[in-house]
Amino acid sequence: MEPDASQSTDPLLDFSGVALGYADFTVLQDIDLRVYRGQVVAMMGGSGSGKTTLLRGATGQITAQRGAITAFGQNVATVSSDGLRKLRQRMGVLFQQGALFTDLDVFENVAFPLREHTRISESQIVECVLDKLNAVGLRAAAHLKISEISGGMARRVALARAIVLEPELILYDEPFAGLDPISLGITAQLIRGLTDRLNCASVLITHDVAESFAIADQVYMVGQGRLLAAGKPSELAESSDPYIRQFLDGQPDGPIAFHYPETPAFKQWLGKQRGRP
Ligand SMILES: Nc1ncnc2c1ncn2[C@@H]1O[C@H](COP(=O)(O)OP(=O)(O)OP(=O)(O)O)[C@@H](O)[C@H]1O
Repeated sequence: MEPDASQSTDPLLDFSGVALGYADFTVLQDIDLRVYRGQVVAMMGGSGSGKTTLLRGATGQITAQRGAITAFGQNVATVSSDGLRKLRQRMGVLFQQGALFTDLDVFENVAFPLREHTRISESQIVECVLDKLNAVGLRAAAHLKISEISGGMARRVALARAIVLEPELILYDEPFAGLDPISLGITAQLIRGLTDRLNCASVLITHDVAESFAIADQVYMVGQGRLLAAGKPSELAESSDPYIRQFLDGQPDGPIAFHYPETPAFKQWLGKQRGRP
């Protein structure tokens, strides 16, 4: 899709001047980002940089400490609980451990959200589930038990389940983690293909530079408590910023600290452990 055409409409997800964190701890501040229909957007950053925290902000699991997060034009912090439930129905979230129900077969796992949230007929359920299983290449695995499928297949079943209600926005938490190089490429192309086919938007939280740069329209990079870079993959690839270079080139030495920073809470804990007040 042409990036300019996608941006002529309102964003599906919008963070404006957002700070996010837990209690009085701020993980990220001054976050401005926008996700449009038809786009694949990659949120990248080192371990502990706040990527999952961003995702929790988008789903309204945590509220912004400052600024505003809107999904489908509605502020997730002020919408009613019923409104938030409806917003979440328009989002598909694929968690890293896309926990499947082990007592149900592949078909029933994917059918589950349809049975929970719609009143469509049994024959429509069959067609809809087979269509989504087909999209992830597992139509002929519909009858298998969860114990009979591989880890990579289980992820694809979880993906089929996440898209069965045809969400407008799909949020993926580390979709490439632990995959072999072939599955990695297949998963990346699957995400791109589903985004185009469903004309939805996909947001990926990922460390994987090569795969996400290959399919993303827009990349946001977080670190040091803020947004470090935003742009097309080709723009970021040309950056000479030392943080971005260290991340993209996978260098062990550079501005990204390996050690989690010492906080007052840690020092207090350590003092207690060592028998000091
Ligand atoms: N529920 C929580 N309560 C308090 N602090 C939290 C909570 N969840 C995460 N954090 C802190 O927020 C910071 C960002 O964590 P987050 O999980 O968003 O990072 P991430 O970029 O997704 O990391 P990774 O790539 O390692 O999964 C970390 O310092 C973490 O300790």
